[in-house]
Amino acid sequence: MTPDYDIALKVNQLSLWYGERQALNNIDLQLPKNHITALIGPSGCGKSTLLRCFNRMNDVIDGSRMEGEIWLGQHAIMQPEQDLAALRRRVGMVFQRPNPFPKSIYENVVYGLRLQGVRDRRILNEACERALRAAALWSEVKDQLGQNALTLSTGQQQRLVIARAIAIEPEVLLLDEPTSALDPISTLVIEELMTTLKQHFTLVLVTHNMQQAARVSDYTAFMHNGQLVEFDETDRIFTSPQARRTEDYITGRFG
Ligand SMILES: Nc1ncnc2c1ncn2[C@@H]1O[C@H](COP(=O)(O)OP(=O)(O)OP(=O)(O)O)[C@@H](O)[C@H]1O
Repeated sequence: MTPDYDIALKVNQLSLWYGERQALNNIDLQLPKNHITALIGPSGCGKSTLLRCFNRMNDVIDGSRMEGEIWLGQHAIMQPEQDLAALRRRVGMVFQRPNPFPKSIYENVVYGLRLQGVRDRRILNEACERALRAAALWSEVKDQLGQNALTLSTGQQQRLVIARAIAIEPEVLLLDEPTSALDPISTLVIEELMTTLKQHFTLVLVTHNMQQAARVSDYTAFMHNGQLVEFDETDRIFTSPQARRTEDYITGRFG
C-alpha cells in the first residue's frame, strides 16, 4: 500500500549483526517527511542501532555487518562507496549528552559551514542567527556569542548542539534520547523545539519515555528483539495497537 505522505527514509529488509549477534532483523520501514517518528521499545531492542544506520554510524563498530537497503529520498545510502561525510551533511545527529566543542557559541554553530569552506562573515553570521533562532536559543545567547559553549547550562548546550546540527540544513535529524540528561523544564523546551523543527526537517527520535513519544511524535515504531513489531500513527499505537507485544509494552507489562 502506498502511504499518503512523502517518504524521507525508506528501509528495505534491513538486518544488522554485531559479530555473531543479530541486532536488527529484516526491518521494513518508511519514515514520513516533515514529521517526527519515535522509535520505542525495551532496552536492547535495537532502537539506537537502527537510528545509527541512517547516517552509517555503525560502520565504525568493528565486526558490524549490514544487509538490506536504506533510501534517503532517491539515494541509496548503503553502498560501500557512499561518501559518509556527504551523507552526514544530509542526516544530522544529536546524542543523549550534549557534546559542544570547547569553542565559542558562535564557532560551534558555524562549525559545519566552515568545514564546507564557507568563509564569508556575513553568510556565517546570518546562518548562526538563523540556526540559534530555530533552536530557540537566540534570545538567551545573542549577546554572548563569543563565550565558551561549555559555560552554558546542559539544556542550553543541547539546544546549541541542535543549532549546530541544523546550521548546515540537513534533511533528517536523528535524536538519540536527546532529553535523558535534562531536567523536566529543559526537556519540555526541547520537546516544543522538536515540534517546530519538523516544519523544515524530518525527525527520528529514540526515546525510553513513552509519554514523550506520545506527546511529540506523529508516528511511532515499536521494536522488540531487533524486529519492527508495529509502525503507525502515534495516536493509534497508544490507543489501539494491533500487536499483542505492542500493547503489553505500552501498558507496562514488560520492558
Ligand atoms: N557496539 C556494539 N557492539 C556489540 N553489540 C552491540 C553494540 N551496540 C549495541 N549492541 C547490541 O545490540 C543490541 C541492540 O542495542 P541498541 O543499543 O541498538 O538497543 P536500544 O534499543 O537502543 O537499547 P537501549 O534502549 O538500552 O539504549 C543489544 O543487544 C546490544 O547489546
